[in-house]
Order: sequence, then structure tokens, then C-alpha cells
Amino acid sequence: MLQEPSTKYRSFAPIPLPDRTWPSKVISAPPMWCSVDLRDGNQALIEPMDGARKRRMFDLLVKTGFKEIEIGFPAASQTDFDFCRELIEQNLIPDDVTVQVLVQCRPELIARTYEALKGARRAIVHFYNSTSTVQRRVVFGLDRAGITDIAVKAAQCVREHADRHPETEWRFEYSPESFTGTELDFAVEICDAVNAVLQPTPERRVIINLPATVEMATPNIYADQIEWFLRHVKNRDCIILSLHPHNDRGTGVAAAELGMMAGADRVEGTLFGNGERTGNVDVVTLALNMYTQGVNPGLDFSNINEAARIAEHCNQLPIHPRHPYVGDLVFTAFSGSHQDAIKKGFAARRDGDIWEIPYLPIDPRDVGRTYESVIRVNSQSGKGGIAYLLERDYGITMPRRLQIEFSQVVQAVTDATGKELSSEQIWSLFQKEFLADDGAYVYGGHQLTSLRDQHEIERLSLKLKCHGQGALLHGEGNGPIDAIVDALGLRFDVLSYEEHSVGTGSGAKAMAFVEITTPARATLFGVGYHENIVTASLLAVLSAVNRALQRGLLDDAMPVATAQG
Ligand SMILES: CC(=O)SCCNC(=O)CCNC(=O)[C@H](O)C(C)(C)COP(=O)(O)OP(=O)(O)OC[C@H]1O[C@@H](n2cnc3c(N)ncnc32)[C@H](O)[C@@H]1OP(=O)(O)O
Ligand SMILES: CC(C)C(=O)C(=O)O
Ligand SMILES: [Mg+2]
Repeated sequence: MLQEPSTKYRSFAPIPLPDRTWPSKVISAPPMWCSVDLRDGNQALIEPMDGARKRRMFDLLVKTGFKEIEIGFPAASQTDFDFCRELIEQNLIPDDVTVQVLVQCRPELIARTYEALKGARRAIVHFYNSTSTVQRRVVFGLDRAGITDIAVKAAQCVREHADRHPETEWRFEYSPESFTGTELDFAVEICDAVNAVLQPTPERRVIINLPATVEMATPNIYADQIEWFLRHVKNRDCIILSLHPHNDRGTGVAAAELGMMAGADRVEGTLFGNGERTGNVDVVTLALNMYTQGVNPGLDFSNINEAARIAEHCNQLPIHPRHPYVGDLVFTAFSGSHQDAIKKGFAARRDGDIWEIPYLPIDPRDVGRTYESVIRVNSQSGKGGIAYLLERDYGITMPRRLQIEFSQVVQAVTDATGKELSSEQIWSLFQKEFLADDGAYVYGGHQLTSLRDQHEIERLSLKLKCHGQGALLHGEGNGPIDAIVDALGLRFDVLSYEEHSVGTGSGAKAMAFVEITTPARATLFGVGYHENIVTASLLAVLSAVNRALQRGLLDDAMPVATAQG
């Protein structure tokens, strides 16, 4: 790269429009949408679509709700020509959909284009020539008048053909291609000249499409260009002003949004932004951006995964996992603080609330995705995500301090492996950590009786395997937990106890959580899981004791002989 890039690249000059109005406008209604997947998208593919793939894309576009679809460049390729004929002859174009085709300003190509459209009920003929300073110089070797002449002659040609086929309802679109590299006064001049031939009316408006054929500047410049153009073009009421952004600087969507604020009526783009170089503007992102502002975009992406798989099949190109709204990872939070906030957001949400879940700009369900992948756990994750997965997939609601304790167990594994952990793997870690029966004390059965004369006192007889040897302990207390603490005779206290049922009906089990504290003031949890609530509590105490012993936090002072007593 150059130390001084200004010796090679020029910055874009600002547009003189100090009283611009677009910055304070709000997008409150969708534009007219036109898909150019089958033309601009297709012309950029490594392997252009065959008839079958074109048909699949067309059907998807219709299903999605596009009312204008550019189906190809029939004068350029036989596949496009045949596809056009197939749609018309087999009557495959719904009544409310208008097909559009592209053609250069060349009479023989225009003639062939009308041949392809013969018998269509309604069609848009889209003709273009490049108007930019650089293309005038290097491609055409013509001045402004010469370039205008190409466009005007094409407009005449397009009209004459249309007049010869009144059975079709013709509409026209003209693009001063490379508009963003064209002086604004010349863009207006050439469009006025074309319109003078086409003679649009407010009832039969012409589409004037102002493409950012190559995105050359920040999106505000595009918006200025659109507002400037609309202030100066003749007969605004006879024009549908269309945008056609490309994405060379990665701001195609922003350019389209600001262009709409600047007064555009229509947007041409492609699904997921396929198209020349970095692509055309992505209409899915545009539409869903509107949706998340509460504006119905008029395009339906309720099953965004299906649309993505069809687009990938037709284009033979993958969609990036981080592509807005659709990528495999875009509804996933790996990082701890995000997971914590999402979990709290879901917990606080009530039916009918405005969508306000941190880090999720859209409800994944609105586009046919599930909450399945919202939280995934790796070494960047925290307690919130782990707790969310255990609650969502296994119905386990851990006490907050247990969440903290268990997240350290999970973190140790993710740090060691560097890998993601599935919810199933987290559950098996949980079982290994808290529910395994391989500790020093293994539960073997119990009996609990209330003392006849003192109802609040319970007597526990507890069968154990203690370091591999059978033992029978006895203890008393005002409940099973108190009684087992007494029976064990170890130096710990119970700090907290919680229990909830997991599952419903006859398959429901109790999960008990006991937090103990040791003489050195270490605290740690134990968990018990059993059909019987009392057994679950006893298991939870033993789980905590075993974990404490394992960590050297408790003295295992109990002589086995006494235990057997
Ligand atoms: C920004 C865009 O996306 S524009 C759309 C671009 N899409 C395509 O080009 C895909 C389909 N196109 C094609 O397959 C071919 O270009 C065809 C079949 C239409 C024409 O092919 P060819 O006749 O071989 O010509 P080619 O494309 O090389 O055309 C270049 C010639 O057309 C002229 N030309 C290019 N665009 C236009 C135009 N819009 N109007 C009039 N003349 C044009 C060029 O000045 C050049 O003229 P020259 O031969 O006198 O130097
Ligand atoms: C043909 C035109 C509209 C085009 O695709 C472009 O300029 O990007
Ligand atoms: Mg284009």
C-alpha cells in the first residue's frame, strides 16, 4: 500500500446541498421492491443459473412478495431468452407481478428483447447506458451530447417497438449507468432528454433508476445526489425514482436507506446481496431493518432459512455465517455478559411486550429461527449462558451461587479444550460434578420417622457406603437435612437449601440444592436428584460433603466403626 494514497486515489467531492432535508426524514413505509437476482445477481455468478435454477429463484421471489422482478438480459443469452419465453408461454407470471428485462441502448439488442417479451401481459423494458465521466472518456470516447444521443435514440427505439405491440402493457425504465460517477447536472439532463421521448404521465410513470454502479463515496453523498436530482429533474410526478446500490464500500444498505430518506420510491437489489463484485444491495437486510423499526416491509421472510438455502442453491455461493438476520451465528451469543443479559431479558419479557431483548435486534422466531442457537457456550461464556441452557433444555433452575460455582467447572473444560460445549455436554458435566455416586459417601437407603412425643423431631437411619464399607448412621433433627448433618457428625453447616421439581406428571423428579460451609469458611454446593423429595435432599447433602472432602475442605473424621454403630 502507498504511504501517500492521495497520489493515486481521489476523495469524493461533497455535494453542494446545504439545505438538504433527508437527514431528518424517517423511513415509515417500504419502497417498491424490484429483485434483480435473475439479472444483476446472475451476471455475477461463477456459473450463471440454468433454466431450472432460474425457475426456482423466480418462484422464491414471487413467494417472498416481489411484484417487480428483473428476469434477465434476454438479448444477451439464450438461457435468459428461453427463460423469458417459458414464463410467458407457460403463463407462470402471477397477475400482480411484472417482469422486467435489461438491455443496452443498441437497436439490434432492443429488437431481440421485444421478441423475448412477445405476448407478455405486462413488462418493464429497462435500458441503460453509462454516463460517468470516466466511461464517456475511456469506453465510448464521446462527449455529453454523444452519450445523450445514445440514450435518446434507444428511448425512441424502445417506444417504437412498444407501439407495435399494444397488446402488452409496457412500462419503461432508464438507468444512467454509473450515476454516482456522473455530474449531477448531466444526469438530470440525460434523464430529462429520455423522458421527453418516453412522455411519461402521473398515471404511467417512467422508472428512473439511479445506480451506484460502483459505490464510490459515503452513503450521505448518495443521499445528497438523490435529493439534488429530485429537486432538479423535470416532471417529478411522472417519475418513479429507483435506487440500485452496489456494495463496494460495504455500505450498500446504508446508501439505500439514506437514499429512501432522500425521496426515492423504489429499490432494486438482491436476496442476501449477491451481485457484481461485493454485490448488490441486500434486500433482505433492508426489509428486516424496516421490520425491526416497526414498518411492514411488504416482503415475507418468515422462513428465512428456506430462502437462504434456495438462494445458495441457485447462486452456488454460500451465505456468510455472520450475514445480517440469516447467518448461522447471527442469533448466537457466546460471550458471558451477553448471555447473562439475554437470559435476564427473556425472564423479564411478558407476552405482548415490545421486543427488547439485549443483543437480539429481532425475535429469531419472526424469521422462522428458533431460540436453539441463541446461547452457545465456549471459553468466553459465563454463568448466565450455562444456566440458560440447563434451564431451557433440562428444566434445571440453579440457585445463583451454584451458577457461579458450576461455571468455573465448565470454564476449566472450555479453557483446556478451547472448544464449544453443547448443552448435552454441559448436562453431563453437571451430572459428573454433582450427581455421581463415586464419592467417599454413597447413599444406600434411609428411614425417617417422626418421634411420637415430639412431632417436630425426625429420626433418620441412613445406610451408606463409607469409603467402600457399609455403614448405618443415625441422627435426629427438625427435618431430614438437620438429621443427616447430625448423623454424619462432620464439621460443616448448611447455609441454604432449595428444591424444585424437574419435569411434569409421573416422570417428575425433585432436584435439591444444598449449600454448605466448612470450618475454614469455604462454601460449596451439593445437588440431589430423585423421585422422592427427602431422598433428593439427603443426596444433596452427601454430594456437598463428597465435593468438600475431595477438595480437602473437610476432615473426614468419622471412624467407620462408629459409623457402623
Ligand atoms: C452495470 C451493469 O450491470 S450493466 C449490465 C451488464 N451486463 C452484461 O453485460 C451481461 C450481458 N451482456 C452480454 O452478454 C454482452 O455484453 C452482450 C451479448 C449484450 C453484447 O455483447 P457484445 O456485442 O460482444 O459487446 P460487448 O458487451 O463487448 O459490448 C461492448 C460494446 O457495446 C457498447 N456498449 C456497452 N454498453 C452499452 C450500452 N449500455 N448501450 C450502448 N452501447 C453499449 C460498448 O461501447 C462497446 O462498443 P464497441 O464494440 O463499439 O467498443
Ligand atoms: C444496469 C444497471 C442498472 C446496473 O446494474 C448498475 O448500474 O449497477
Ligand atoms: Mg448493478
